[in-house]
Amino acid sequence: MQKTFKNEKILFAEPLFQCDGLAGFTRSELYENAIHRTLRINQLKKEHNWTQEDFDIAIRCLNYEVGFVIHLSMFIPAIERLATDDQKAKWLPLAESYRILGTYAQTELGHGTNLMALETTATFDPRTDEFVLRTPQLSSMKWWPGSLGKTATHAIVLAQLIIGNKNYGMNPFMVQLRSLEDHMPLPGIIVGDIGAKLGANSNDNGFLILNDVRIPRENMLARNSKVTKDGRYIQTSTNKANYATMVLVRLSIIRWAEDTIKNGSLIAIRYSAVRRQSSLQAGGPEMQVLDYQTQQYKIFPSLAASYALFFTYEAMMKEYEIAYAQIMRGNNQLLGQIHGQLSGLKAFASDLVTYELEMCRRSCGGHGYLKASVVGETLLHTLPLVTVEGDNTVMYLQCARYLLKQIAKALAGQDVDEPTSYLKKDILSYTCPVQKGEHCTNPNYLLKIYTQRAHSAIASVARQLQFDLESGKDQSSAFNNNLVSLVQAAKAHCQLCLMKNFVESVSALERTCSENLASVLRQLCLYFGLHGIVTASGEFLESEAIGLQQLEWIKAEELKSLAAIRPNAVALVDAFDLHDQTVMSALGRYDGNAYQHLFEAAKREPMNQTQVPPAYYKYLRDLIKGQPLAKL
Ligand SMILES: CCCCCCCCCCCCCCCCCCC/C=C/C(=O)SCCNC(=O)CCNC(=O)[C@H](O)C(C)(C)COP(=O)(O)OP(=O)(O)OC[C@H]1O[C@@H](n2cnc3c(N)ncnc32)[C@H](O)[C@@H]1OP(=O)(O)O
Ligand SMILES: Cc1cc2nc3c(=O)[nH]c(=O)nc-3n(C[C@H](O)[C@H](O)[C@H](O)COP(=O)(O)OP(=O)(O)OC[C@H]3O[C@@H](n4cnc5c(N)ncnc54)[C@H](O)[C@@H]3O)c2cc1C
Repeated sequence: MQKTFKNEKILFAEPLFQCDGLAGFTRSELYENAIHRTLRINQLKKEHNWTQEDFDIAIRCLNYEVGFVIHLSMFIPAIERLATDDQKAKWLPLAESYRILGTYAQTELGHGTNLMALETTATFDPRTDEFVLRTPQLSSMKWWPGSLGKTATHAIVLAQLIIGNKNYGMNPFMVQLRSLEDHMPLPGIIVGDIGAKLGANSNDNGFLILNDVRIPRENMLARNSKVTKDGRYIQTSTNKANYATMVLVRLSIIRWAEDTIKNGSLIAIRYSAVRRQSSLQAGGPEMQVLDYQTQQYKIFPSLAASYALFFTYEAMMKEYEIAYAQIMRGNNQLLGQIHGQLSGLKAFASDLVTYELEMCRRSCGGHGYLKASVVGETLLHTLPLVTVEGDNTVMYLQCARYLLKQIAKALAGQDVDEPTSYLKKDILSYTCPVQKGEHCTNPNYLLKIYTQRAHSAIASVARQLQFDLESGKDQSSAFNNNLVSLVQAAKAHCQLCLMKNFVESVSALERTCSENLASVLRQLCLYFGLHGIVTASGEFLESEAIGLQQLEWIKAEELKSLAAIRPNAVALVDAFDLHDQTVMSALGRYDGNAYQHLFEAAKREPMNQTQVPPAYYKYLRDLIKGQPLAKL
């Protein structure tokens, strides 16, 4: 599942990467530890001639608990995508050698989603051939960018370009924030950390106020548009190309989601295999909780999601690379498709894993509430994914907007993109594919059900929008009246994509892997499909892709699938090939000694380093001895 990291032994031989001790770290300690780790991984990369992929896998092995995440995942990719060749030649070597440390400063205190309303301005001054950057009011200050608080020496600042009295929209500008001599903020720059978060506290997300900061004209990243010395704005590509960095990170978030749900399902399944509690026969031996049907019902969805997201990431990475190669050659034909697909899938993947991670945590009982179980920490660390790189609702709506355009093309007899080719079918020509119970044991039949449900959801909201418009509603009212259905249609399309990628990937693997493995993967794929229908049965019934009889068969088959997966559940998470130090959980260790590791973790608890707590001498001693307490 995860390309086995041949360098694991090297990485985890160093105490710096042994994660047991992170509990109890202060924010400053977490921050320093994260920086130390990334720079040490960089040294290991040089010492052992690791590839960039090895470097990325090392960071994933550490669950992204490293420094410079935005520098690596946004600042550098943004230069690659938004800068001219000359600008790349200047800035990339500095960024790649960490001579400058960057962030991607787009979101403001007052706006994150609505990029058109960003308030930061970059006003061209032809007298000095400079841009003057300004955050005009409190709500304009940049707020959230990672590494902005204490680390970044430079930021790619997204600002409204003003020439004369005209606003040319959001454009990217390279702005130096701190001195490269003493790291002090430069004149006009007010910068700092925005404070503690629910998780990911090693990251110094920051704020930035720009008070008439002047930068040379050449600091506008000018691949897609530029300003001439005499103040003319020349657009060389669609201004949406300036959004390209976000598309890449949305793809990376799908992989981040895959990595975290693998951790969660591994912990839950391994712990459920060793935890014995109660029994179904009076006086009988206590059962492995993994044998309870309800426990399987709680945690096998995370197992199936791990594989579904793995296959979807692989498929989307190929789709992205094709689109990106064309875009970098100036051909934006696939820009809309890749944006629509990745907006929706980033949202669906992050929604899916945050839900299933909580189910994994709950399945561990009381111990799931301990930091040492790590499932809760993983959830806290994953929660931002439903917001970063675009709030999920907004991302679903972008996907829905793409789907509406595609179905309009289909209905007009025009070509549509491959991911939406199913929309070419006549919506009235669908017949329920599952005519007998045994059809529910074939993922290909289920795929037809998902296809019909997605097509029905998109066609239905398109019709409703058309009806509202023809009834006299203006565009924005018609849209706002149908946002819930638009999100539902986008989710239906995304769930179809996951199922399609799962079915096609298993089908491709069958041609090369053993029948035993093929059978296990087919079973998991089948379960993923069955469970998805059961959990959204209302929508599937509404689409007429299934009736009550089919739903009855599907529910029965889903429960049978649980029992079929049970014998291979532990092997399926072992197949993730995750090092104990990656999983970090006392409940999910490969040796299965959960209780011993829990106790070891408790003994490392800082409070246990002394037998008698300081509070005893301040408060408890007099209390226990019945002596009057001094005034508190
Ligand atoms: C990457 C690997 C590196 C490896 C290095 C080592 C490893 C390092 C660490 C591991 C990597 C981890 C990776 C994950 C890191 C995650 C960190 C995240 C930190 C967070 C960062 C951020 O949050 S950055 C800020 C993100 N902000 C947003 O996403 C804002 C959301 N809002 C918008 O995008 C837009 O406002 C909008 C899309 C909602 C609206 O756009 P607009 O206002 O322009 O109006 P329209 O809706 O009318 O759109 C017009 C038109 O444009 C098209 N369009 C919109 N967006 C895009 C796009 N992104 N791309 C292409 N086209 C786009 C839209 O479809 C419309 O087209 P029409 O043809 O007109 O219909
Ligand atoms: C951990 C973390 C790291 C981040 N790192 C960075 C970074 O490095 N660089 C950066 O620039 N930004 C960063 N961000 C900011 C992030 O990109 C924004 O928070 C995100 O884009 C959401 O925007 P918002 O916060 O303005 O939410 P809002 O858009 O204000 O969302 C509030 C509510 O309004 C709803 N809503 C908003 N618009 C619409 C609409 N059109 N239709 C329907 N509903 C709508 C949303 O669904 C949501 O429920 C980070 C955020 C977090 C949490």
